[in-house]
Order: sequence, then structure tokens, then C-alpha cells
Amino acid sequence: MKTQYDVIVFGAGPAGTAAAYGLIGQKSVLVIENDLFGGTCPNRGCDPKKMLYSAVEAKDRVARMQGSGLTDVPQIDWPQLMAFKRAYTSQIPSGTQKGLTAAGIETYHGQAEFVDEHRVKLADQSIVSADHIILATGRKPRQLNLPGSDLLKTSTDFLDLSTLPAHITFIGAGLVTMELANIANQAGADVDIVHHNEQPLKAFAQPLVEILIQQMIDEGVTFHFDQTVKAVAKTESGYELTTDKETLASDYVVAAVGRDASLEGLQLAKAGVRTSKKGIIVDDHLQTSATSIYAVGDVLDKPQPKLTPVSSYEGRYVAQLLTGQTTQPIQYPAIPHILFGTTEIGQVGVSYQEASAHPDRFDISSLDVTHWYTYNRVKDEAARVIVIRSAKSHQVIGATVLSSMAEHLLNALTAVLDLKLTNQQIQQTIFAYPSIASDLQYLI
Ligand SMILES: Cc1cc2nc3c(=O)[nH]c(=O)nc-3n(C[C@H](O)[C@H](O)[C@H](O)COP(=O)(O)OP(=O)(O)OC[C@H]3O[C@@H](n4cnc5c(N)ncnc54)[C@H](O)[C@@H]3O)c2cc1C
Ligand SMILES: NC(=O)c1ccc[n+]([C@@H]2O[C@H](COP(=O)([O-])OP(=O)(O)OC[C@H]3O[C@@H](n4cnc5c(N)ncnc54)[C@H](O)[C@@H]3O)[C@@H](O)[C@H]2O)c1
Repeated sequence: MKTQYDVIVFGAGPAGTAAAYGLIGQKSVLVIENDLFGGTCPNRGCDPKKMLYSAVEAKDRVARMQGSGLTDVPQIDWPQLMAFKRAYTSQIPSGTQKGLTAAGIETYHGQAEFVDEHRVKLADQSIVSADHIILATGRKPRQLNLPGSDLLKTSTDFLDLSTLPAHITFIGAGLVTMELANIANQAGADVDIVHHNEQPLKAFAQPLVEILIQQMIDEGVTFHFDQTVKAVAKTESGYELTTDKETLASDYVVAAVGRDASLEGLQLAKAGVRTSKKGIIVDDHLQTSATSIYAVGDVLDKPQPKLTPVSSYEGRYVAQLLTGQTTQPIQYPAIPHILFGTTEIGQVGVSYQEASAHPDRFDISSLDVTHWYTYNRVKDEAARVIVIRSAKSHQVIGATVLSSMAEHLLNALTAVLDLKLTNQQIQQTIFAYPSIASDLQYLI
């Protein structure tokens, strides 16, 4: 290992690796990772979750077609499904590290801390320095502070469960819970969700969230709204969760109440990097309070949603800054945000909340699309689309989609928004028919 680099990157998740790959050929780079190379998304986030959804979605498609050409709903074999997932995740850390090395990026596995703005001390006490440092250390599950909190499991534990507990309780009805609870329920567990207010998933259009929740209730999930968890205790047969309103028995309790920036052990104060409770503070160039140090990805205190493509976008942007390809402030394209499930809800562009608050500027069309060919064909009884148009230009500038295939329409709409496609351009495009993209012509 060298002792001097052009750039040191802390964290080998989507943000850190995107930054490192963007620097190859122009800068000498060291990537420091203290846990799993690849980070949250491929090891314990998006990708393993969607591996589990492969079986859940297949089962759901068959269940919807009962009486319409299919008989018997298959059961999910959890150990087999977990083996399928592990066959993927077990390759990620070594594959990521090898990929970085093959690209000429040096890697270090272990804990490191700042000595000052340019110098970093490794676990063996040796010092490495760099002209610039990029912080991409991500987030980790927030811990609840209550009696028995050490008994609580996290999304990471759930995504690597060898056997599926018969009864699982989730605390917090956010993105993580809603996605994992649906997997657990479809795989055969009894599922309870405890949420501390009446209105989960506030970022999404509430009329469609209500339909999503009703779908989950119809599928057997039990919600306990407006309840505060007070304590968790071990019992002979499992766990007992006490809230301010009731006591729930369970075999496994997952807390998914948000994620906090991973900052511990870095000694950021020694480098002059300012942080808040929400993460690392940066300016519009993703520069921290220490001018040679940048930060990217989930670790940021920034309003953009904490998502993989946002993290890698920021990583690529800082690489472009450091290689002189841009001097401009970061500008984000439209960011689609989706909750995966057997029924998915996703949104892009101007939100329903914003449009509802400004009826003079936005037109809202709420469409029940269950009778549309696309949704009728797969017997999707929840399908809805909310389209937001500019009151002035009538162009589509936002949408929320609820359906078993929302991700596809959402991506098509994201392209419409990003490329600023006019209604006329969409009408003049020949899409494969019948498909979700061809539905765009009915939506604009
Ligand atoms: C259950 C779950 C499901 C998700 N599903 C989706 C999804 O479907 N779609 C989506 O877009 N996003 C999803 N996300 C979010 C997505 O995983 C994150 O937005 C993304 O991983 C952020 O990338 P990052 O590189 O900023 O951080 P991370 O991926 O968290 O990577 C940070 C890396 O830094 C390392 N690190 C931490 N501290 C140090 C240190 N001191 N020194 C060295 N290394 C350190 C960590 O070990 C980690 O490898 C999901 C998250 C979870 C938890
Ligand atoms: N499909 C995706 O893109 C996807 C999926 C999963 C996670 N993620 C990312 O991970 C982040 C974290 O997800 P998350 O679900 O952990 O956080 P979240 O912020 O989405 O949801 C946590 C929920 O828990 C509630 N809560 C907080 N404290 C509570 C308490 N004491 N008792 C009960 N409820 C409580 C909050 O009100 C909130 O609704 C997401 O914001 C997103 O950035 C993305």
C-alpha cells in the first residue's frame, strides 16, 4: 500500500464505488471499507429484498389467476428461497473488492479514522494521506431506546433469516417494514405492524396509501396504528411487546424506525467536518465544511430520498468535480421513489401533496385504471394512477402509481419528465403494444 493518494474514499457502497470508478485513470484512489464491500444495497438492502420478491411476485401472480386458468397457489419454501438469495449476496463483497482492484483502485478492509483534514490512521496505526477525501459511509438501522431494545432485530437480520418465524412483528410502518412485512406475510408468517401515528408513508399520496394498506389488511397483515412501543421482553415461547395500548406476543420483532448516518469512529471533528443529527452537512457541490473533503450518498444531511441511484449519482458527480469535468453545483434529475410489493406505490416529480396545496398551479387527475387492459389482464384490483399536470402548459410534471407493476409505468413517466417529452412527442412514439409504455398515450 502507498502512503499518499490523490483521493481516499470511506465506504464501498453504491456512493463510494461510483466515486472511485469515476476517478480511475486520472487519480490514484484508496477505498476503505470497514464491513461488507458493496454496501447496504446489494448485501442487505434493495437486491436481497428483490431476490425474495422473485418468489413472492410469482406466487402473487398465480394467486390472482385462480379461477381464470390457474389452480392451486404455490407455497413459498423459505429455506430454498433464502439459499437462492444467499447464492447472490455471498458473492457481493469479494466480487466488489475484486472489481475495484481490477480497475486499479486500491482497497483496505478495516477501521480507519481521521488524524486531520488530509491524514487518516489505519487499524495498524499507519498513516495514509490524500489531497481529497470522499465520505460515503451510508446509514444503519436506528436503535430504539426502550427496555429490551437489545432483543429487537433489524432489516439485515430479517433478510438473512434461515427459517421463517411463525409470527413476526414490525415496529414502524416505513418503507423497510412495508416491503419486508409483505414478504413475510406472503411467505406464510402472521404479521403485525405497530406504528406510532395514524399516517404512515407520508411522502406518498395518502388516498393511494390507504388503498395499499387495505390490500395488506385483506392479505392478512394486522396494523396497530397510533401506538407507542414501551418495552420488549423475552418470554418462554418468544417475545412480548408492550405498547401504550396493548400487549402483543410474537416470535420475532423487527424495528425499522429509520436509519442514522454511519459516523462513529471516524473522528470527523479532527478533520473539521461538520455534521448534524441527520448526517454530514454539505454545500451544493457536496463539499463539507473541510474544503478538501466531500460527502456523498445516504450519509448526507440532504432532502433528496436516500436511494441507491441517488447515491451513485452523487458519487459520479464528485468524481467529475475532482477530475475537472464540471464546476457546476449538483443538479438532480427527477427521482422516482417506489415501495416494492405485490402492490407497489411509486411517485415521481411534483407530489400529490404539493399539487393539492396549489390548485392554481397544478391539475390533478385521479384515475381508477383497474379496467384498463394492462391491469384487467392480470386481475389487478388496486390499480390507480394520479397524474399531476401543469395548469399552464398541461404537460405531465408528476405522478403517483399504485399497482402490482407500478415500477414500469413509473420508469416510463420518469423518462417523460426528465426528457421533458411533450404530449405531442409521446403521441408520435410507437410503443410495443399492449404494454405499460403504450399506456402512456392514454395518460398524458
Ligand atoms: C432493507 C433496505 C431496502 C432498500 N431497498 C432499496 C431499494 O429498493 N431501492 C433503492 O434505491 N434503495 C433501497 N435502499 C436504500 C439503499 O440501500 C441505500 O440508499 C444505498 O445503499 C446507499 O448507498 P451508500 O453508498 O450511500 O451507503 P451504503 O450502501 O450504506 O454503503 C456505505 C458503506 O460504508 C461502509 N462504512 C460505514 N462506516 C465506515 C467507516 N467508518 N469506514 C469505512 N467504511 C464504512 C459501510 O459498511 C457500507 O459498506 C434500501 C435500504 C434498505 C436498508
Ligand atoms: N424501495 C426503496 O427504495 C426502499 C426500501 C427500503 C428502504 N429504503 C430506504 O431506507 C430508508 C429507511 O427506511 P425505514 O423504513 O427504516 O425508515 P422510514 O423513515 O421510511 O420509516 C420509518 C417509520 O417508522 C416510524 N417510526 C419512527 N419511530 C417509531 C417508533 N418509535 N415506533 C413506531 N414507529 C416509528 C416513522 O414515523 C416512519 O414512518 C428509507 O427512507 C429509504 O431511504 C428504500
